[in-house]
Amino acid sequence: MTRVVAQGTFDLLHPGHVHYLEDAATYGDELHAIVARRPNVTHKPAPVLCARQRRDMVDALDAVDEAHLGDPEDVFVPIERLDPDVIVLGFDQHHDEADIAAALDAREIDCRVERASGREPNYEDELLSSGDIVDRILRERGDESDATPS
Ligand SMILES: Cc1cc2nc3c(=O)[nH]c(=O)nc-3n(C[C@H](O)[C@H](O)[C@H](O)COP(=O)(O)O)c2cc1C
Ligand SMILES: Nc1ncnc2c1ncn2[C@@H]1O[C@H](COP(=O)(O)OP(=O)(O)OP(=O)(O)O)[C@@H](O)[C@H]1O
Repeated sequence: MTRVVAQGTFDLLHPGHVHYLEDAATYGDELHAIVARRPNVTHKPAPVLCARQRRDMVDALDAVDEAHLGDPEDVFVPIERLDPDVIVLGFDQHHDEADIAAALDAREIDCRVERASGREPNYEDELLSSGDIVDRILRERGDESDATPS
């Protein structure tokens, strides 16, 4: 059995997330997804949904065998527990493959690091970004909070 790990914030699921997880699943027999905790999402606005809801939605996807809440402090704790054969990074994730490989070596975890493919929109207006979905909501519904119901 080849065990694969994917990870991300997975806020407001969209087809880009599904593509990433389906692609990651092709690297082995069993896919585990780790869902980032809010304090560790520092490179973009904090997620809208709580970690447990994000985990439950990822867990419901066919490609995923099991989704896990990430560790709030040490991101290698779930990796040590899961002991994967492959970590598949998202196509645009800021993590450096060599840095992760070095951290795995230091902990004596025998695991290779790969990078998933990206995916373009299949049709005009398909949103493949949680940030874009939030922007759309704010643009199209943002005024409604000002409207006082009569
Ligand atoms: C191998 C690996 C394991 C990770 N494990 C965790 C974790 O246990 N807890 C966590 O909060 N973040 C973890 N992260 C970090 C986040 O998933 C990631 O940095 C990020 O915030 C999600 O970025 P994205 O949604 O923009 O792809 C891990 C990252 C990597 C590369
Ligand atoms: N269009 C896409 N094609 C392939 N993978 C994607 C796509 N969009 C997101 N992903 C992958 O899904 C994983 C989790 O994505 P993340 O939670 O950062 O969502 P996001 O929508 O890219 O976020 P944001 O728009 O807020 O930056 C990342 O590894 C990312 O590479």
